[in-house]
Amino acid sequence: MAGSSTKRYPLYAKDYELFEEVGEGVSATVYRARCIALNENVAIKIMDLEKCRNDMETIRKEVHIMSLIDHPNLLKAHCSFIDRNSLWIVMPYMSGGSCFHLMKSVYPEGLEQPIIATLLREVLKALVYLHRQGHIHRDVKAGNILVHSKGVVKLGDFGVSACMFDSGDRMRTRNTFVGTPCWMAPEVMQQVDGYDFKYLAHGHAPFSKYPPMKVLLMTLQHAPPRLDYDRDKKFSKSFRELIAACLVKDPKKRPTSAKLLKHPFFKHARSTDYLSRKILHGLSPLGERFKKLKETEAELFKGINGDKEQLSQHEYMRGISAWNFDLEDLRKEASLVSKNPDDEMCSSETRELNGNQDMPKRNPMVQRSKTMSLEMFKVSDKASDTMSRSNSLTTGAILPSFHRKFLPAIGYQVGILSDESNARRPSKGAAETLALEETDQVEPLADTKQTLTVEEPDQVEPLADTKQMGKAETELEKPKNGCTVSHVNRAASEILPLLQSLLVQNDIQRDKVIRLIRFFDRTAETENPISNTEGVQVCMLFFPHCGLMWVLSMLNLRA
Ligand SMILES: Nc1ncnc2c1ncn2[C@@H]1O[C@H](COP(=O)(O)OP(=O)(O)OP(=O)(O)O)[C@@H](O)[C@H]1O
Repeated sequence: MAGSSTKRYPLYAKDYELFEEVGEGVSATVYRARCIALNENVAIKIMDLEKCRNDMETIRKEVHIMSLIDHPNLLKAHCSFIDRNSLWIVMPYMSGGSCFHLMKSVYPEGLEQPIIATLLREVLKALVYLHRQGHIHRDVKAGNILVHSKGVVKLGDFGVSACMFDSGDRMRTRNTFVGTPCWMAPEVMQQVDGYDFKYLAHGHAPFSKYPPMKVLLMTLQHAPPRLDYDRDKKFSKSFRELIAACLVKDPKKRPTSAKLLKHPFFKHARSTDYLSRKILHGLSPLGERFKKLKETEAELFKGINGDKEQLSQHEYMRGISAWNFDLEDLRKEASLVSKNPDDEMCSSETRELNGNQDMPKRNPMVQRSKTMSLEMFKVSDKASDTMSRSNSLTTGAILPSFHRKFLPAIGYQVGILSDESNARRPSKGAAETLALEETDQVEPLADTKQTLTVEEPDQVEPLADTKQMGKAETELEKPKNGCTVSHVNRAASEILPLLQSLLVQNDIQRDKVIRLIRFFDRTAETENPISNTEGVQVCMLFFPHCGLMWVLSMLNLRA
């Protein structure tokens, strides 16, 4: 990548002196550093490419965007290069740190209105520019809003941004479920499942106390939050109005970034000097603040050790973007029931699932089904209605198959686990309907439940009495290649929710799930491929949603 200005930044690690750590994300660590040749303070984001969860294309895109953008409120990379297994991205050093860190370490009670207005005006300017260039950021949050000691505000982290005008393969990116769940707009979450603003947290992201999947599922059922608590009285009418406008659920009714900039609330905004005087003056160096924060966090979370749910919550509370799920992968996962798995691969993959030595002894996937609150997976009829309606509004024909297949699979599992009588009475539910609909398309899949149970006898919650289920399903069964619809449905109703919970616990199990998904994926053709028009439609939804992200960040700021 070429240098970002007339200055030429060297492209070798030896030309930089690395100092203390000043930030940490999911995929990278950020250091204060000095460019020796230019005698200039810089920040260097170092990504270990071997450990990095993002694929090369995502990383390449981040670097590419960081090199192309040219706006005072966007964090442009000076240069980037590979050093052994790591990617180094050299960028301006934002000595104030991120707003997230500022709030966590110095302003736990939140920031004053003129400061919020000033910060957000700067972020909006960046978004307006990005949108005009055809980009959508998709992860606007306090952790990605960086402040320089002089009060300059820059939006950073383009790891999950997308281009609004991509086509072909890259179009998929726009349908990728990326970002940080707490800051996501409903329509972004709806691509996968539900979303709900029950209440807004103050001083942390909405729902940050919940496990990520809960955040996703606590969706759609409630009216958008407002600033109408007693404690919010200190905020002006214009601020409340702005919040209300940004939190409208229908993205089409939400103002664009450009329109928001004209909102009367921004009369409260001041100069960036003001920011520097009011919030940065007298602060200890960023590295010190960061170190302290890390120590506090370590203290807070020292008991959680291997618990995946708590770990992911930990990531969550640290405000990092822990999830990068691919909608397309999930859709394919959901459509496995209806496709034609290859017998051989099927059994080998099932063997892998059950017998692979890599499989952790205490399989969290299995444990999870036992310990997870059922409420987490409950999606009320009303909610799923709303979801379907919203989906047809927002994503057109992209999602029906997902909802038809995936949500019912979850519902089926809930029924089985939550109600003993239900477990023995196969409901006239979605799984059956599905079986009826897709009888002639289904190919065999091994009885994974049985083998899972064998592997984890003391941990596995029996998912259902399959004999009973089988009885009622007999009429639906149409043997084909030695297997039946009910086999597949049973396997699917067990595997899909488990896969989903695995995904939620991310990281460690993620690779395994992806392997499974790929296997099923390989055996299935894609249904309803995303058309250009739909892609653009989805993409356009992200445009106003940046406004929402922005307001959520703002709520976090003031909390
Ligand atoms: N140029 C910079 N100057 C000072 N601090 C920075 C700079 N860039 C990033 N940071 C700090 O490092 C943190 C992590 O950086 P970044 O968000 O780019 O990493 P990431 O792995 O993409 O994280 P995530 O995916 O969680 O957003 C930021 O939240 C911020 O606090």
